[in-house]
Formats: sequence, C-alpha cells, structure tokens
Amino acid sequence: MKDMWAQLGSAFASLFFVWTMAQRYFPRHLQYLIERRFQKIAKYFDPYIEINFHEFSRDRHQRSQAYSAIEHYLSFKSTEQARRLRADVLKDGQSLEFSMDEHEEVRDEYENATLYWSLRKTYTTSILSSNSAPDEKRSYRLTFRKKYRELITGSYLKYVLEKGKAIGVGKKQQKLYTNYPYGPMWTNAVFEHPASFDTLAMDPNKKKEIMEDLETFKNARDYYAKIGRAWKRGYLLYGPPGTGKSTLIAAIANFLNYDIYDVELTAVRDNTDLRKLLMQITSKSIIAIEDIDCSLDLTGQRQNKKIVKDDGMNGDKGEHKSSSSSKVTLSGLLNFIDGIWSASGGEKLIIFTTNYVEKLDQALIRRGRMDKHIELSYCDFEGFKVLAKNYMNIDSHHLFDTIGCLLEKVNMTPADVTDHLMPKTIGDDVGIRLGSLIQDLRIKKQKEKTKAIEEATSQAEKDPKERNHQLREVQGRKDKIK
Ligand SMILES: Nc1ncnc2c1ncn2[C@@H]1O[C@H](COP(=O)(O)OP(=O)(O)OP(=O)(O)O)[C@@H](O)[C@H]1O
Ligand SMILES: [Mg+2]
Repeated sequence: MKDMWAQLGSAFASLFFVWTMAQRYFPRHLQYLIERRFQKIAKYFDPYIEINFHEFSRDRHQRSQAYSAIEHYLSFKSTEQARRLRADVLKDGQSLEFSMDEHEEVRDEYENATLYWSLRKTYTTSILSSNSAPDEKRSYRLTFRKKYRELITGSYLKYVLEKGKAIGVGKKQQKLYTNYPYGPMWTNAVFEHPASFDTLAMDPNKKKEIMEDLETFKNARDYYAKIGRAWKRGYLLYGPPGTGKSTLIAAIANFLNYDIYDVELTAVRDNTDLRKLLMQITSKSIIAIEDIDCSLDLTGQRQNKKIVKDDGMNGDKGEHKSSSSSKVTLSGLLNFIDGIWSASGGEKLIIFTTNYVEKLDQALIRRGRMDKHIELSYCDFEGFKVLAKNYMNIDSHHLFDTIGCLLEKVNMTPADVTDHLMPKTIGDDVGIRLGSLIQDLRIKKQKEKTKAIEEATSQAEKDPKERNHQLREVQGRKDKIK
C-alpha cells in the first residue's frame, strides 16, 4: 500500500491530533505559532494530496452530481477490491449495484499513476431534535502523489466524471421526492409506479401528441441553448377527479426516466423557502404541483388545501383541512417559473394539475409558463377498450356494444370504470365485471335523466310565461337521453 512517506505523514497527523487535544493549556499566541510549525513540517513530509468529494453541498440541500458519478465509476472496482460492500437495487428491481462501504479503499491506475479512493463517513446530530438519529455525511476521498497533481486535476477527474455519468445513465433508479413540512428539505423514496402511456385510457391521438412533445423536449438541449431559453417546459393537466391526471404524471416520469419532485405548497413557509426547495431540484426532473387551485389562493391570500390521501400517486381524495401557514404567493411561484432559478440544472418539466381550470389565474397558465394544456376527461369507448385490455386482457366481448352506447350518454370517470373491471372476488369472471359496469352506467343514466327532468320542471315553474317553451325542452331532453 502506501509507502514509508505515508506512514511518516500519518505519524504527524497523530501528533497533530494529540496537539489539538492539548492546546487548550497553552496561551493563544503560542498555540498559533506551534500550529503553523506543525503544518509546515507535515506538509514537507507528506508527499500526498487529498481531494474530498462530499455527497451533499455545505447546506445539505443539493446532492452532488460528481459524488454520484464517482459512485458509479467505482462500482466495478469496489466489487473487485473492497471487502466490505454496500448493495443497492437497480432500476430493473433485480440486479444490484455494489459500492464500497465505510473506511474501505480501492486502487485505480491512470497513465502510470496509482491513486486511492476511500469512502468516509462523519456523523452529526440534528439541532432540531435531540432525539433524532445522527445525520450521516459521506464523502469520497481521492489520494495521490503530489507529482501527479496536474494529471489528476486535469484529465483524470474529467475522465472519471464522464465515465461515471455514462455508467449511471442506464442504472438510474427513479426517485419520488416530497418536501418536509418544516424547512426547505426534501425526503425521497424509490419511485416504482407502473403507469405507462400504454395503460393510460386516453384519446390515442392526444397520447401520441404528448409523447412526441416529450420526446422533442428531451432531445432539445442545443435548441434551447441556441434560442437562449431555460430548458424547461410547463404542462397543465386539468379535468374532473379520477380522470388520470396523477397517473399521467407517473406515465410521463416513466417515459422520460425522470425523478418526480412532488411539491406540497401548503407545507412551504414562504417564497424564500420555495426558492430554496426548487433550487435543489436537479436536471431530468418533473416538478409536480397538484391541485394548484387548492394550494394557492390565486388572489394572493392564503388558503387551506385539501390533502390528497392516496397510495403513492393515486387514490381517492379526502377533503381534510390542513392547518397550513404557508405564505407562498402566486407571484413567488411565477417568479420561479420565469426566473433564473428555474434555469439551474436544466431539463425540467413543471406540471400543474387542477380540477377547476376556470378558477386559475390567467397569469399562471398563459403560454410560455404552461406551454401545453391537456384536458383529461370522462371515459369514452376508446378509453374503455384500453382499460378492458389492461384489467381483463380482452380486446372484444359481446357486451362491448352496450357499454359503448352507454358511455356515449353517461359521464363516468376512468377511475370509476376501473373499479368495476377489478375482480372483487376470486370467481369474478369477465361477464360479471362487465355486467356490473353496465348496471352502474344504467343507474347513472337514470339518475341523469331524472335530474334533467327535475331541473327543467323547476325552471318552468319559476317562470310561467316560459312554461310551454320549457316543457318542449323537457320533452327534447327526454328524447335525447332515450
Ligand atoms: N385515464 C386513465 N387511464 C388509466 N387509469 C386511470 C385513468 N384515470 C384514472 N385511472 C385510474 O383511476 C385511479 C385514479 O386516477 P388519478 O389519481 O390519476 O386521477 P386524478 O385525475 O389525478 O384525480 P384527482 O383530480 O382526484 O387527483 C388511478 O389509480 C388509475 O388507475
Ligand atoms: Mg390526482
């Protein structure tokens, strides 16, 4: 391993440690003088240079891309050389990536130079809570001889980062980030949503258009640079609850292989915290702000948000009130979308969702901010066929015609349709599930019919002059529903 010089160096390091423990017994000016001497002697004897690559920035907000690249680069060497390894599951959920564990060291060769990489960990306890587990800080340390300084800082590190990034591209495990309620911090989990464009019930032309738009965006780095615009794109998804807005976000993330940053605006204290949070978002990410009309009072005042209770990205929505004290304003959000903040990192998709597009401030959704407006609507026959294929693996059935006719007249969300297509008991066959859907569609149709008649009748009663006209309307609606 390292030679005699290194041992001398570490002897000095130990002496220095003893000194730091003993220095409190010396007067200040003496401490300073002795320290300077120590440093000079240590520098003279130590022929090595060390470079540290920390996992996070000093404020712990941003994960270093260099650290990730080094991790990938060292993966193979660690598997070969290290005795204590750490294993992480890769994107496919089956293979593993190994990296060296704490205090392990691996050797690398580059143009006759020998270098050593080691992993270091330090622990600090959070000042927020005395009970919290110590915070772990990891860093890679590169050690090499002084004479290789130019070689290493010049071409070697460039080579490591490029190679590490290339190795990491195919291995990237997607993450779902959510912001903590206190302070501008993200917490993350592995993102494993199965949604894809294939399983999405949506007009095939619309689907194709979205996929092409995403593909163009993904490959447009040079174009955005040329026209001088930040490499970002805004999507607005709107439509009634249960029409697939959250599912579409998951499908887009899977299509692009991007991470998702799910911003809970009501948990963000103010515009400054919002900016800090958004600044931490790395490239190849989707920034999702769901139910934007509920998260932000678009007149600039604060408002409580309904909390989405769901399993991951989807599910039923409860109307709980949160005791939010967020001071995030519309202008704060717009400043971010437009501003230079959003340019850091590049390649970001910002997606807003809402059930009530008409409630949104025009400033928020104008083109340039929200480049693409996508309506998700009730299930039509084409959408139903996609769901039938997904949930029951069938392309046709003698009940399809009846369902097609009913879906033309009745508004039912894809979420409600899928509820019928899922087997409720082990013996539920296709016929039973389709029958249950038809029954529900008929009940809905009947309800809509009764409601339409009631509305028209009460309207006619309010205005006797219009009575005859209204009665004709009622008859017309009855015929239409039939
Ligand atoms: N277009 C769709 N294609 C396939 N599945 C869908 C679609 N729409 C809804 N679903 C199913 O319904 C469930 C709820 O959908 P989702 O959460 O995406 O709706 P949403 O539009 O986000 O609703 P909300 O406005 O309440 O947030 C999902 O689990 C999904 O399986
Ligand atoms: Mg949703």
